[in-house]
Amino acid sequence: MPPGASVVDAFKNLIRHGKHHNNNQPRIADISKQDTPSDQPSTDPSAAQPSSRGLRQHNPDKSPQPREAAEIIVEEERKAKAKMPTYKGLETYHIEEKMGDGAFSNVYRAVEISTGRRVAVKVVRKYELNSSQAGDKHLNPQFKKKPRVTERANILKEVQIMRGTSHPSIVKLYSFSESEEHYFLVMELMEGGELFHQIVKLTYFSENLARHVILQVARGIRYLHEERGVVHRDIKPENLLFERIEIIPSKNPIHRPYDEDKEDEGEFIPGVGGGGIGKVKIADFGLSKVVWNEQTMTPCGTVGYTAPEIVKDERYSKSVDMWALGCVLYTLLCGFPPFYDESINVLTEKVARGYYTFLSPWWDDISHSAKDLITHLLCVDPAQRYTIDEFLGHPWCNAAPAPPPPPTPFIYGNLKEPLSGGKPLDSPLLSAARGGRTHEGRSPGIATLKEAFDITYAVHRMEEEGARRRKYNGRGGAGARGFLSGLNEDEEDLDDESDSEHEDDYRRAAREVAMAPVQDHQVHRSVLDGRAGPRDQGKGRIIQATGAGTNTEAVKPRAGRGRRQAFELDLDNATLLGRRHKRAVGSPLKMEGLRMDDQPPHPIAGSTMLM
Ligand SMILES: Nc1ncnc2c1ncn2[C@@H]1O[C@H](COP(=O)(O)OP(=O)(O)OP(=O)(O)O)[C@@H](O)[C@H]1O
Repeated sequence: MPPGASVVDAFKNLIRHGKHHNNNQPRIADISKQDTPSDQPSTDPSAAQPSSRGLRQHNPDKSPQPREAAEIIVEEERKAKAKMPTYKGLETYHIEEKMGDGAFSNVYRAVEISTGRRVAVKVVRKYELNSSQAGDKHLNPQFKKKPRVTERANILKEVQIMRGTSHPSIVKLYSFSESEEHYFLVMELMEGGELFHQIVKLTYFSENLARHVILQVARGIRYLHEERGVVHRDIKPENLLFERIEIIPSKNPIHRPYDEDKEDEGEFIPGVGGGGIGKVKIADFGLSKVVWNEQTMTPCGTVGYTAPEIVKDERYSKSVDMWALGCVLYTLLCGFPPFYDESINVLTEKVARGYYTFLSPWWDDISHSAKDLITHLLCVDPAQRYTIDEFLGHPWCNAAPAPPPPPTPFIYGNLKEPLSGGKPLDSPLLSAARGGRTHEGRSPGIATLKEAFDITYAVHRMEEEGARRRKYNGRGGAGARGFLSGLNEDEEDLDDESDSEHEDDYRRAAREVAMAPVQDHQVHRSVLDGRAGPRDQGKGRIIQATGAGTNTEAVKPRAGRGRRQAFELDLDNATLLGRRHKRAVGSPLKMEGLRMDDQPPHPIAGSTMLM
């Protein structure tokens, strides 16, 4: 979490603490608003207690005055900026602010000193302390840092892919360089940051705004799939960045009675945007794969030969992005993800079976056309799933921006199916899913939701790619190694594993994510996103090798517990799915390397590749 963000979140938390959600939808926005920043534990005793909405009305004595709050923010930002690091090899840039971080990297907003150009710089650590040695560090003067070989391959692949792209919907890479300790990726700056945070801010997007966003993403995907032979494999709101535009207050703000919290997203201006969102671009190619060679126009790993199963494999690889596009569109339109569960096993099952629903009342006012499009994306069978061209040809994508329909009058008591106990949707489960404080005072937090996305996508990739391997093996076709394995470094680790072992390893890895001590948090992301091989995981090496990763958003273990539970939310074994089956008012749906030839052969300290 960027320092600025933690301050803002802390402020939001301060002014919103004690807010009780009488709307009860499991929204990402609610989750964030209730989230206590991990580095700034709440000291407010009322924070764990449900209370009435709006601190200003209900607890005016404790409400920070606007000037006070502004001063706090300014002071915190000043402190955060003063702490900006300097990196050997990056002297030509002035680092201003941390914008984000990943497993082994930090992303900063910076200014190129010679030109004044504002950029984003991703600084990736080359070495990690080997945690098995870390304990001996002071005793053993021979202590060595461990080079992260797999990560080097991944970074170089990411760089190669970004270098080869030029599209308005793809974040540009300006230059790549490295020092002894770090890799530096200097990129186009997307001032708005992650789309994720804008969903948090606006609760959900109008259809016009959702279309504006998703079409830009889709055009970027089309370019990657059809012109570059690249599958992104990690399309999610965190990896979609935007350029900020001014919000022009709406003449007729949308108001849905069950969404009192929805901030006015402002007028939508066709061709420009709305909700503060202008251009949207795809970032983070760390998990991307090349599925065909753009020069020879052949699938990678083959020369002038394209067997039917290879063509199919290419299509199926791409279909992973289409499924993710469906998840993003679903989330934009309603503010919560299609697949979520407190238990990682249940979440895995839901993703694998494609269990999701258009939950009422939040989907009631959304057009049938949008739902139809989503059902063609979130279908389990990749052969049935829309391709990017089918997506772009769908009527919803081509509808002219229209004024929003008037909201459906909504009274809780008038729900077609009464919700249990006279407390509609106000269950520990849904409260937890939306991030409201439960009776136990817990909140899953924004990190949990992000992790839910990560796990959902990882499970989906695992399911589909594993299934393809099995199919080819069975047919004596391209085999488990397929054409992908030769080009994408991270798959090579898996090659001599049987398919079932492979899947078991992933399932084990997924379970590990849920059960690991917090310091291993990043390890599991790397296991799940395929940056580390299941083989490593099986030998228990990954945890040792990468346990030093830090993430300020990592879910903290609760006091007195050595290991955390799945998302820290095992509430009476209740699941959203279970409740949806019983209660959903709407229509529940049961849906069913790049070659590194031109990479520098050895690390070249201080070298720069200009794009
Ligand atoms: N070009 C950019 N402009 C603005 N912010 C950026 C940019 N690139 C990255 N960020 C911020 O930094 C975060 C991490 O970047 P990125 O996803 O590329 O890193 P990563 O190490 O690969 O992360 P992960 O481990 O999550 O995949 C992004 O989610 C975003 O908040």
